[in-house]
Amino acid sequence: MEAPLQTEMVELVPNGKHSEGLLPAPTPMAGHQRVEGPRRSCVEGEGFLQKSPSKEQHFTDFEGKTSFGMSVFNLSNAIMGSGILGLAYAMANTGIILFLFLLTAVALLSSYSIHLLLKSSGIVGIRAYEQLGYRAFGTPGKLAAALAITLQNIGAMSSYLYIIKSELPLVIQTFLNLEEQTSDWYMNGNYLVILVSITVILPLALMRQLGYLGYSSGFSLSCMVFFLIAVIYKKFHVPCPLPLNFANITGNVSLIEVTKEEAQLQVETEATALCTPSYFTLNSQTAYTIPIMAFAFVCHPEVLPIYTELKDPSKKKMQHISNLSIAVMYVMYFLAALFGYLTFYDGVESELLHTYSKVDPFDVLILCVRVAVLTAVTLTVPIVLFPVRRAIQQMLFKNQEFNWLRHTLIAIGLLTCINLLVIFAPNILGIFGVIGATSAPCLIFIFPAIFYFRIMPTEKEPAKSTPKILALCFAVLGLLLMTMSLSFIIIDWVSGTDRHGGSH
Ligand SMILES: NC(=O)C[C@H](N)C(=O)O
Repeated sequence: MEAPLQTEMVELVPNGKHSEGLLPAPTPMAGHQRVEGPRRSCVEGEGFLQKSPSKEQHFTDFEGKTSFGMSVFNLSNAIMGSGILGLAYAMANTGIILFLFLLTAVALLSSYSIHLLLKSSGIVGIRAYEQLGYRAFGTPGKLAAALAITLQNIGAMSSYLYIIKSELPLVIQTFLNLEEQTSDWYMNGNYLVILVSITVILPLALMRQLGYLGYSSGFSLSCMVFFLIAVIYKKFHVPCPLPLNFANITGNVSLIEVTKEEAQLQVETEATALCTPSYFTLNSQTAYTIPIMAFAFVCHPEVLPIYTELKDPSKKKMQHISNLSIAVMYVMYFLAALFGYLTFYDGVESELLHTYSKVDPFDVLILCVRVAVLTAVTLTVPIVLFPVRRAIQQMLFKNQEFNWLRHTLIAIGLLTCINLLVIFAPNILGIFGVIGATSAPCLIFIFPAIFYFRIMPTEKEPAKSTPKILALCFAVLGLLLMTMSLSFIIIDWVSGTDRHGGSH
């Protein structure tokens, strides 16, 4: 078994399970640096673990500089992504009450899982998800965590770039007031994705620290707030049923031989039925709700990198940041889902923005909303890319000093792969439904729980102590959810009723 990263171990508390050979006596470090970020040696863990008597001892050559507010922006931006566009659809398949219940549960569980991650990292003095995996299960643990982070975040980034590919040409078409799409290059989604990747995403992705992205994250969030306001506004301005649906109803009724009054009554009853909210629904699509919500709340790969860069870090402060971000996103998610649902009811599609196109594809407000969502997801890509680069560095170049060339090449390599995926294999994005159903439960439920169980020393918390039993139940819950989502997706595929598509 390889030696753990000495650089990140300062106070090693054996967990009493597998420490032999894995946890050599801590030695003060020289030479080895963390793979990511500026030069930092053992001091990071020191400051992190102990209440240091002086600030100098807290962090010497690397001191987190990101403020509380900027960290909230970054974490909220990591949470918020394409997931929000699928929530109205989820509500249409659960009803308002069941949706609220599930959303609350996923938000609370998400926060609890961050608590487990922070507690585990506090024990070992490591603020890297992969290194927690390593400490808990050696190399397989580290690889499993790095793989889940890579798959989850590449899936998320592909879904963001896919939104750019499909929505940006429409935005340009509307701006140019063109009735139909032309064959010009600026109407071609593929070229536009490459252009946005090079001009906006790459420069931001090259930032050495996440903290620098605080401003772009703040801007991205304000775009999403605008999206939310527009969704609420539209609820009161889009007729229900939509003229198209209304024509269908009247068409159906006129086929049947009835008197004029009866026909009128029937049309009205059907229209009312189409436009009445449901509070509790169960159907074949309900099974997708948890994976959609789990995907929407994933931010776990970003939590520890954000913690690393936090000014005057403490577990409590980071938990506050996480709780605040989750709470704000919870409210935004609920409102977006509720008003999106109350606008189209059962007619809402798995991607909310598409549904608005049915009303009027050239509506100015919807055009602005598109631009806002495009901006928001574009600015989220660099945040989500950060942990993937870190995972790759941890897997392939561990113990090596920061190197600009490597840093840049990994970012370019990742962006190129995602661009190629989105351009040449958009259908493959359906595969990310499966990945989302596997990696999201792993990152939120299973890994934090089992890592915690292994890392927390038995002298501190025996295996039968309440926190450990809770953690185990949490892992079992994650396993159940994973099995459930996977089996429903497979059943859907086999029976050919996959309405969900996309990657959220
Ligand atoms: N960061 C992620 O993995 C996904 C994000 N929570 C989203 O909703 O798009």
